[in-house]
Amino acid sequence: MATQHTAQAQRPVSVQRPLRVGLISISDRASQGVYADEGVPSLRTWFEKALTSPYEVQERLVADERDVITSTIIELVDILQCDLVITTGGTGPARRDVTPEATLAAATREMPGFGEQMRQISLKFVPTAILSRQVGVLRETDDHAALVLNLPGQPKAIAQTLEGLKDDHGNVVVSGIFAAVPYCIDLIGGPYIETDESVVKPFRPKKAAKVK
Ligand SMILES: Nc1ncnc2c1ncn2[C@@H]1O[C@H](COP(=O)(O)OP(=O)(O)OP(=O)(O)O)[C@@H](O)[C@H]1O
Ligand SMILES: Nc1nc2c(c(=O)[nH]1)N[C@H]1C(S)=C(S)[C@@H](COP(=O)(O)O)O[C@H]1N2
Repeated sequence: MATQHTAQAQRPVSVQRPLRVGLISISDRASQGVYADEGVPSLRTWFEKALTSPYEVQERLVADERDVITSTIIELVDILQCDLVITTGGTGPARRDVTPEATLAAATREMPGFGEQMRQISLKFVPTAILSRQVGVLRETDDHAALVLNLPGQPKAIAQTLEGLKDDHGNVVVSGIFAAVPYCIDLIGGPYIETDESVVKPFRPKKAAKVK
């Protein structure tokens, strides 16, 4: 039988289930109860605002301990089968900031564009943006893959880096990294993500977008 070469046929085949998201707040003081964690709540609020397709969330709060961070990422990806894991905190130059190293220890491949773009976005907000060593990676097992992204610890950096910056007329000044996340998840075999485009508009090549 002849293969049908339609635009639809070229779209990566998405699994039909909710996206599984892992949120990890990495903070010595929040994990010890010195202050209330704002990392996971800020991430959760952002996802509630941005995603219109179904998703499930796993949340963790851990100290800045390299082995604990690595094993938490591995648990979320290998056991709980998260498609996307986002960390917040521990990306700076202080001795106890070890999130990038811990993330690389769980990685199978690096996605350098995410760290580069986040620092570009953050430079629009703070001159200290370049102090963040944040990375983006893939963790791939035999039958599953996840995108893992580090965000800075300042709770307001979460919306800034995911969403980017718009001017007073709503025009995009700098694209948030989340614009590239849905297509990345398509390509690694996860579910098709849809968003509220007034928050962040995903970019997919035409052949990869679902016809609405
Ligand atoms: N989970 C959090 N909840 C609330 N505020 C946070 C959190 N993580 C970081 N912050 C704030 O952002 C700042 C920079 O974050 P960073 O990850 O460098 O934390 P830190 O100074 O190493 O301290 P800690 O690990 O104890 O949070 C912190 O000093 C704190 O004001
Ligand atoms: N968008 C954004 N990026 C930011 C910041 C911020 O406030 N907003 N803080 C910077 C600072 S001061 C530091 S030290 C680094 C690392 O922060 P972290 O250790 O909290 O991850 O992120 C940088 N990136």
